[in-house]
This record gives sequence, C-alpha cells and structure tokens, in this order.
Amino acid sequence: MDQASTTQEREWIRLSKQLRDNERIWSGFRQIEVRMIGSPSLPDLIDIITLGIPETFPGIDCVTVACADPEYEMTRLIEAGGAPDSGARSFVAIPRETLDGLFTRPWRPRLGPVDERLHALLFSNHPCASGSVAVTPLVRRGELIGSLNQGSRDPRHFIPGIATDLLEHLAAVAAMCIDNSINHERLKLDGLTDPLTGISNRRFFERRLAEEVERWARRAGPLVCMLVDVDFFKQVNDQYGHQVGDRVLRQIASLLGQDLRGSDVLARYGGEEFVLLLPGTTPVQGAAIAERLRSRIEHSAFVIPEGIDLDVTVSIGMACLQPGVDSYGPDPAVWLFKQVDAALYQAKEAGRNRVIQAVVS
Ligand SMILES: Nc1nc2c(ncn2[C@@H]2O[C@H](COP(=O)(O)OP(=O)(O)OP(=O)(O)O)[C@@H](O)[C@H]2O)c(=O)[nH]1
Repeated sequence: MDQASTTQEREWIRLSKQLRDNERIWSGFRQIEVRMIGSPSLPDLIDIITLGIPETFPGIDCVTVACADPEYEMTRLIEAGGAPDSGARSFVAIPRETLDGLFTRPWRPRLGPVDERLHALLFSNHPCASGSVAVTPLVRRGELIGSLNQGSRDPRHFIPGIATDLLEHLAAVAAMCIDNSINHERLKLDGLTDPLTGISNRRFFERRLAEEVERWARRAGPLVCMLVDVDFFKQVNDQYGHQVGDRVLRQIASLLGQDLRGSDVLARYGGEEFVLLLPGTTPVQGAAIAERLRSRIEHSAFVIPEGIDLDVTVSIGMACLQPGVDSYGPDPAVWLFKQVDAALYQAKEAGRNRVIQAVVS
C-alpha cells in the first residue's frame, strides 16, 4: 500500500469516528430534549437536566441550574417534589444582581477554568466541576432567568473558542421548559388560596375589595383596609434561611387571622405583605385593631428550630372609606389602596413597628 492511500485510509477512519461521535451526541441531545419537553413537573425537569446531561454526554461530570428566585417559589417546589438527593442539591437560587453580573450582553456562554468564587456560587455541592466549566445563560422572552452550569474534571473539555451552538440550543430548550413548568405549577395553585400560609391570596382580596367598595358605595358603612408588612424580613431569610422565613410568614398569617369576623378579609398580598379588609369598621376601631395586631406580633414568640426566639415586628398602613363621602375620585378602591400603601411607607420611614393611619385632608 503506498503512502497516499495509507494517509487517505487514516483520514477516512478519523472522519468515520467523528461522524459516529457526532451522531451519538446528537442522538443524546435529542433524547434529553424530548425528556425535558415531556417532564411532568419542575422537580422532574431539574432532575432530567442535572442528572440526564452528565449521563448522556461523555466528559460532563456535573450539572447545576441557577435561577433568580426571590420569593423562593422554585426552591419550594423543587424541595417539595424532588428526590432528596437530586434536584434540590443541583438547584441554586441566585440573587438577581449576582445573576446579572455573570453575563454581559449579548448573553453568551462562559467557558474555561472555574475560579473559586464561581465554584462556590454555582457548584458548591459538586467538587467534580474542578477542570473546566460551561456557564450558559438561560434566557426566556428576552429576559435572563438563570444559568445552566456544566462542569468537567477535564480542564480541556470546555475551552474558550469552541463551538457553543449546541450548548446554547440546550440552554434555550431548558429555559423554555423551566418557564413552562413554573407557569404550569402557578396555574395549578392559582385558585384563591395562598399555598404557603393557607390564607386567601391577592386575587381573592382584589375580588373582595371590588365587592366591598360596591357595598360601601351603596352607603353600607365605613370600610377599613390595612397593609401589614414584616420588618426587615430579608434579614430573617439571609440569617436563618428561607424555610425559617416561611415559618415566620405562616405564624404571622395565623396571628393576624386569630379574631377576625366572618365578613373580614385577610389575604397574603405577596412576599412578606398581608392585607386586611374590615367592612363596617370605623377609623377609630380600625386603628385599635391594627395596634392590637402589631402588638400581638411584637410580643409573640417566634421560635425557630435552633431554639432561638426571633424578634419579629410589623409595620401597618391603614386607611378608611367613610360612608357618604364622594371625594375619593373615580375609583375609590384604587384611592383606598394608594392611601394604605402610602401610610405603610410612612410607617417604615418613621422607624417601623408602628401603625400609621392615612390622614385625609
Ligand atoms: N421565606 C420567604 N421569603 C420571602 C417570601 N416572599 C418574599 N420573601 C422575602 O422577603 C424579603 C423582603 O425584603 P425587603 O423587601 O427588602 O423588605 P424587608 O427586609 O422586610 O425590609 P422592610 O420591609 O423595609 O422592613 C426578600 O428577602 C424576599 O426574598 C416567601 O414566600 N418566603
């Protein structure tokens, strides 16, 4: 056999191997894609991404998913639904600013060695991401929602300059599936009850506010509204974790609901804010109730698993629609809520742990 045909044969073998490798990668990629699209829940999806990718693609030793999750919505869903040792370990709730700081526009994957800070942030449970990493932005409807983080022991697996179209495609499908699963979970819960505290949710409150304002317009009596916001709640989460934060929110909901009348409404307005609507209550009665609630929370024991008793306080903004008054503008409900919100803001500004009643001139 002459020299030229030997070289040709080697090239042929190399190309055939490359073709087979590419086919394997594409087939694995399609399998992952189909599994992600068909996943029944968010915990399942995170498992497919974080366990399925390393199983399917040689050289990838671990995968994590980081997402901005300010209200711990995803964290809670994943913890509640996943196997204890899988998705929950590989999902990272990342502060919005930190996520934004990971990438610059146009959002492109970051490839190469991993530094200590990035490792601690994205791979803290995964020592195998020691050689090289690919951190790919998860973008949905033009918004950066997280990052898909793949790690390898091999320092040469992810090197700057390699083609990233497959990584980007995988991240685009993952982002779409994550977004769909969250929306699906929200739809399931989107009744009128807040799943964390068991009390009514904002949608229910808004419905009841419209009904009560209609009754008030028929001269049914005064209508008091108050907005209750936990003071420095971020510190509770930051210091003791969101599960302790969740416990505090549940206890506050229960303290606020202790002696309400049947016609009163208590709802979780969102995050660490609760709202109360008290039909047939005068401003004087409303202020007394608000003060009683504030004091009850200040003097309640909030004992967390470490045995520590947390000091929890709330600020309350309160306002009232008086019967027979028609100077509240075209939409009294909007007027009422604006007053309540402004009063709460004043209560925070004045030092927190207090009730401020909107003064109507
Ligand atoms: N654990 C838990 N935390 C939540 C939930 N919803 C919102 N939060 C957290 O509530 C905190 C609200 O923080 P901020 O808006 O800064 O307010 P704050 O720390 O209470 O400070 P002030 O309101 O100014 O007294 C954030 O850290 C949110 O992540 C939830 O459902 N569970």
